[in-house]
Amino acid sequence: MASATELTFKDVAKHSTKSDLYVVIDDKVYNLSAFIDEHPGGEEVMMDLAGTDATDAFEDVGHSDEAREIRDKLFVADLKRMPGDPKPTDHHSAPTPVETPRGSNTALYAVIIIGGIVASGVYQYLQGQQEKNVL
Ligand code: HEM
Repeated sequence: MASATELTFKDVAKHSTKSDLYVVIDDKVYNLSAFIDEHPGGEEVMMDLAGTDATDAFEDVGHSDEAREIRDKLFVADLKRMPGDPKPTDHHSAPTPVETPRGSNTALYAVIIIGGIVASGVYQYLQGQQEKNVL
């Protein structure tokens, strides 16, 4: 049995009605019942997530600091993840940089530079030939 300050996903799932509405955000459990009628985003979005992990939805909206302060006041308990529960989504770490294929870029620049040198060499050679022909 989970202690008073720790709830499992199974416990949270039991609170999925408008007057008893828990969600999980960042591994913390919040009771949204008192706020649902005032939510600027409407009650439907909250009802859809009742009793589940709302972290992605909450973060995707880009809630303000004020929204986060309201959320913190609705804190009920920490989430206790059990084996088999989905892994937490981490919204705090910097996004993974998109890997650029450096190797192929360098090769491309090399081809352009070498191509340019060869072309200018050929041009100068031809100019020389032309001058010879004129003389
Ligand atoms: C602890 C839970 C939540 C709190 C305290 C909260 C609070 C707020 C607040 C204060 C706003 C006004 C804009 C802002 O200050 O960012 C807002 C907007 C909004 N919220 Fe939430 N929210 C919560 C959860 C959610 C969830 C789970 C969703 C699901 C998608 C959601 C969807 C939205 C949307 C769509 C808006 C934009 C409304 C608009 O600008 O028309 N919110 N929320």
